[in-house]
Amino acid sequence: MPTLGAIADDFTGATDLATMLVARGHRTVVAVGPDGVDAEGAYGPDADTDAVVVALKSRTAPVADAVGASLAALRALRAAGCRRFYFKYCSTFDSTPKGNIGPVADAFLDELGERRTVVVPSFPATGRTVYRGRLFVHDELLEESPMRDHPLTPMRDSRVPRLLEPQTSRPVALVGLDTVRAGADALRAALDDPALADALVVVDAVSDADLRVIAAATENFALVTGAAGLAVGLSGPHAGSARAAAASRPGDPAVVLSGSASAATRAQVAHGRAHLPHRKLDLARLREDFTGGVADLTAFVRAYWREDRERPPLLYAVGSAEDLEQETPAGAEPAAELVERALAACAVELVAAGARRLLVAGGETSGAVVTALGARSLAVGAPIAPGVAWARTEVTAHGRRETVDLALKSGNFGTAAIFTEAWERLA
Ligand SMILES: Nc1ncnc2c1ncn2[C@@H]1O[C@H](COP(=O)(O)OP(=O)(O)O)[C@@H](O)[C@H]1O
Ligand SMILES: O=C(O)[C@@H](O)C(=O)COP(=O)(O)O
Repeated sequence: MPTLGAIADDFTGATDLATMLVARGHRTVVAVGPDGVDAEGAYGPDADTDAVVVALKSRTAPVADAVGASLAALRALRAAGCRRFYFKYCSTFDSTPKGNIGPVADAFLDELGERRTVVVPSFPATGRTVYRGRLFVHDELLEESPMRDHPLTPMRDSRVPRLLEPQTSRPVALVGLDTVRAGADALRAALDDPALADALVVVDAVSDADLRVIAAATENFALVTGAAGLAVGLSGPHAGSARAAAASRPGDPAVVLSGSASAATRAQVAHGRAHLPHRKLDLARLREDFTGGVADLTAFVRAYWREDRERPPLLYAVGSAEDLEQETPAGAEPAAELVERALAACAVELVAAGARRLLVAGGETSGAVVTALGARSLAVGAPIAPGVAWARTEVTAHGRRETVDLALKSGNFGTAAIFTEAWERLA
């Protein structure tokens, strides 16, 4: 029976946290939405699941929708037996001044009858650290990083308490690195200060050792919040044996679907273009004849599979920053929706045609693909990179159930060679 329940505000964020939990010895399932929790009635006392992470698409949803979906997920996790909870948001604290991180944290505390929790976006393995409340992305302050120009959640301030204050009715406090470095007892005492009794407490952390101290000091908290980094301090009962087995075999048809526009993914697409058969999505063609445009793309992939199973074809939306459509032509479907719909349709057609290994790049894109494939849950397996892992997944394509291996890659994660190297981890 699972005891740890997590709620993630996007799909790649859910597999990011699940990857970390598996590495720490939790057999982990990602549930697609609240309805995916225990969808098969499989979490009985003998079930081989230690942790469940619910994947939501709530990061940029209206506040009331995000709170509603998050509470539904929390209730489903409680009903499935979970007793401790982890609210996972982005390591770059992606949110607008209206939310949704503060409102969801507040709602969870109220629902659980708890008074305070910690706020820990730090994830040193991917270069995210928090010092004196300022969030860094590698060597840059958040506000000077590429996140400054994110289309949906432009991050123009690096001070986590100041980002959080407009999102919550609770006091926001900061506990600095000196206290964390003084150890778990000192941090526990600081968190027990009556002045912080009802607060959302941002805690500095610049290393995994700091995160382990925070995890130890909060082991009795019913709720913690943060990016995936904090899970480095949460040990599960199955160290070394928590990974789900792969569903596919080497040589099974494979494909990369990239809808992400982020800088890291553009470097991965450039590497993929040098080493893999590739096709860029033609937005004009898709707008003119969506079905025909998708058929062109899938025919390209299938023709390639007939010749060569070594190198998975790459279908991608953005090769360079100039590819991003700035203005939607009058009366046309916006590019973002069109790309998500097209890659999701390609995924369905390609699974029906035999694809058993799919690597998807981009959070929104991953949400669209997983939803179109009708997946209810993902059993997390071999890691690929910090925050990215393979997951065995039952999907439906044209009415037929198939089991595939799926990797959902956050736009910002992974090395330049991830599209060519990820497959070795599945073997
Ligand atoms: N050429 C394009 N013009 C405009 N938007 C695009 C284009 N290509 C992709 N997109 C959209 O950009 C968004 C990228 O977001 P996402 O998939 O979450 O990736 P990331 O993880 O990098 O943020 C998606 O909604 C995708 O459909
Ligand atoms: O915490 C993180 O950085 C990631 O897990 C994450 O949430 C990334 O979001 P996308 O870049 O939108 O995939």
